[in-house]
Amino acid sequence: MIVSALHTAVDENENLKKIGDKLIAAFDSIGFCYIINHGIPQDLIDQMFGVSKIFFDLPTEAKLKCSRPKDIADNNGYVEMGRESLNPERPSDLKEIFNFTPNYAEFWPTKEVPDMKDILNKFYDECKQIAFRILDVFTLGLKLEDRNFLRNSHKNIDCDGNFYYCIKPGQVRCGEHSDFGTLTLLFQDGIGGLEVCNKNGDYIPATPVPGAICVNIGDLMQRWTADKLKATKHWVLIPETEVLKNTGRQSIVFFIDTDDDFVIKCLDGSDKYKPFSTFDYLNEKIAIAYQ
Ligand SMILES: O=C(O)CCC(=O)C(=O)O
Ligand SMILES: [Fe+2]
Repeated sequence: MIVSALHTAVDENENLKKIGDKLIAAFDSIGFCYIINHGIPQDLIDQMFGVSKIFFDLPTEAKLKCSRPKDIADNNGYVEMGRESLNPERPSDLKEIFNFTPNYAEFWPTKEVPDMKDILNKFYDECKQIAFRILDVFTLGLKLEDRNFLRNSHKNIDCDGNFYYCIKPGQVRCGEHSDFGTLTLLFQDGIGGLEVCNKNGDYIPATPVPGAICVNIGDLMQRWTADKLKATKHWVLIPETEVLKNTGRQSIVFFIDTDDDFVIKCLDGSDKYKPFSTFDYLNEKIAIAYQ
């Protein structure tokens, strides 16, 4: 489903409500949708893909200088091929990643890619705005009384940029998983390979839509909404055609989570899931992916 996110109606509230209903309809069925008119300049998205490619094309030693620390709770920096496995039952994912959160990421390739930090920070700010707008329409779609409840639980919104550039065929690029947080914003290039599990258990391609952000629900939001919204499983396969198979794929993924100390309790007042802390949940999932 394609949803237009920017306001076009005179009555902003009425318009937000309509968008909210559409988003909730998408997220309580397949758990994924595409958002257009999101307001992030295409030029900035192109610059993100540009610096990402320059970084991943650097020699390995240069990238390793920016490595993610061993501490599981510190999710910033470069992750080399073979270090993460989103489905731990498979061999490791065929991808490299650069994770970052502004003010936390310490290692930047300042000499090799001088404008990377600046572009990532600008992009982060844009993503944060659209993420808050989505949370606002969720508030209406979920009929929550406190209009600021979702915003206030994401005070230090923590979006990790996740970059892939894979060139070796053989394994899957990213094993079957559902995302861990509340919302994910995904920007993918034209190569394709992302597939989403439907209700019958079949994986169907989420074909890239130029200029659109692919948005999906993560585990925290599924538990928070007592399973109303779905954190759908997905994976990234290597395309079958000979040319695309040997072409690297880039994507940029922003994972939006509630604040570390925020306790997730079912919004409908049920006890479908016992209250749990965001920090504990995320660390447990990350530890499994990096074991
Ligand atoms: O690269 C993609 O298309 C999806 C990546 C993904 O699912 C993830 O990093 O959680
Ligand atoms: Fe994912």
